[in-house]
Amino acid sequence: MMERYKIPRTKELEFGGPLGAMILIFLMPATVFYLLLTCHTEQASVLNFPPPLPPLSTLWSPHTFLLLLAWVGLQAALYMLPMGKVTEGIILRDKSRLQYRINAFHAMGVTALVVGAGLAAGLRLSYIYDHFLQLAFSALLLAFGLSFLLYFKSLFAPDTTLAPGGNSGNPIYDFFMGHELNPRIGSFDLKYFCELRPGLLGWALVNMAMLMKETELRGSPSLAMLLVNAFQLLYVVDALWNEEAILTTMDIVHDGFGFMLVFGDLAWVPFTYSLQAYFLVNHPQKLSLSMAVGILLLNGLGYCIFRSANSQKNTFRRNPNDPRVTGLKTIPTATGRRLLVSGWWGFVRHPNYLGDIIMALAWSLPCGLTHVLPYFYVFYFTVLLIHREARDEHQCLRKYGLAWQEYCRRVPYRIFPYLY
Ligand SMILES: NC(=O)C1=CN([C@@H]2O[C@H](COP(=O)(O)OP(=O)(O)OC[C@H]3O[C@@H](n4cnc5c(N)ncnc54)[C@H](OP(=O)(O)O)[C@@H]3O)[C@@H](O)[C@H]2O)C=CC1
Ligand SMILES: CC(C)=CCC[C@@H](C)[C@H]1CC=C2C3=C(CC[C@@]21C)[C@@]1(C)CC[C@H](O)C(C)(C)[C@@H]1CC3
Repeated sequence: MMERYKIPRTKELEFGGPLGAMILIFLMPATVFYLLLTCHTEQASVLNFPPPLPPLSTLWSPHTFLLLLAWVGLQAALYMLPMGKVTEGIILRDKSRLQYRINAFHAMGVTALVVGAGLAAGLRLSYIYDHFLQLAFSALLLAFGLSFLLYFKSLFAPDTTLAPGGNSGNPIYDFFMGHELNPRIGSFDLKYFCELRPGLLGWALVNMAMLMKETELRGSPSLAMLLVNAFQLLYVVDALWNEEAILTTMDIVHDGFGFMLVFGDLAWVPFTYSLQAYFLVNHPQKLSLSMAVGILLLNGLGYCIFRSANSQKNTFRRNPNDPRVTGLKTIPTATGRRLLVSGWWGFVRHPNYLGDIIMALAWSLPCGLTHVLPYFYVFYFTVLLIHREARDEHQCLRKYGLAWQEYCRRVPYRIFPYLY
């Protein structure tokens, strides 16, 4: 009989351990409300701290909460429909492999039809703008509720299913990082579902609602709003089209499903990633055609780097003999896997992050240079990716040892060539 693999206790704690986790549990929701409240003021100045706070009772609306549940329910129903293929995730520590349904792109198509039918029947998407704070508050409650349920469920989960990064034994830390790696109800994978569908599609829907609101206020959408919507929609569509690639990301492979990812997926992504569009509704910007073309080219550059770097690695990991990657140089590792040292992965050690950060800048530039607030995403994202890169580097050094050191010697820069 195969010996049951027990996930070891997490010894190296991230994010400053339990204290850092506790601070982030308060800081993440506080940041969402700080950004939204500041964005709603006329000056939208980050220095006006604290922004005017509404009474707590006005944030709670049963109607918006039910609407949010209906949205998540619709996405859950679409996830369960037998559309699309079923694929296997990577081999887990206990040598098992989980099955995943790949139908996020289909779900997006059906969602577009549902929203389109609603609009034809007179639905006002600008409701989302008008009730933005209440919706964010509902998402916060949902995220806390789900995180508590997940933590409770994880206490009864077999040892083999715990997350290597969220098994410290400290309840606050494990609640934040996620105690169980791939919590499921039957074949319904909660983390995989939340990572792409309600939040990412919700983000695209919020952006569209901002565009509709701007149209209601000024008669037509501005060029800046159209660019922000188009760029971010491309990013969302890309993520859904390449759904399978998410199965090898750190979030699915290493991180548990706890408050960090639950709140990140359900509240942080739809309500802070849409900040540029929210900003443009009340702070219109004039954008010349030449500036728009420059920003378009910048986004195109970022997207090309992001997509081709991610595809190169995914193709190589799925089949190292694929003709698209056989010409690339590699170094062997003791695990039997090889590391790419030419192509994008020979340029810097995280070319996909570089592309992502370039795109982040292109998403904020349409908001002009008068305010810092719409650049929040660029600052936050650079910090997130630098921190993520350090976490990944640490794990790779542990996995590949000397081979990783050799890779770092041959490819000295992490994200920004000649800088970092
Ligand atoms: N918009 C957003 O909010 C966010 C976006 N992202 C994006 O998500 C994408 C995925 O990011 P993430 O999961 O962090 O990490 P990556 O997709 O960059 O994966 C890192 C892994 O790739 C493998 N690897 C590293 N170097 C090499 C090499 N030279 N050759 C072959 N394999 C290598 C290693 O795993 P192994 O060897 O085990 O295969 C490593 O652990 C990125 O494009 C990122 O920009 C990420 C976070 C937030
Ligand atoms: C501390 C803090 C703010 C934590 C929250 C982080 C989360 C918001 C992000 C962690 C990794 C993410 C990924 C995406 C969205 C943001 C979160 C959840 C992602 C789904 C965006 C679309 C990309 O194409 C992607 C699929 C590669 C990406 C995966 C990681």
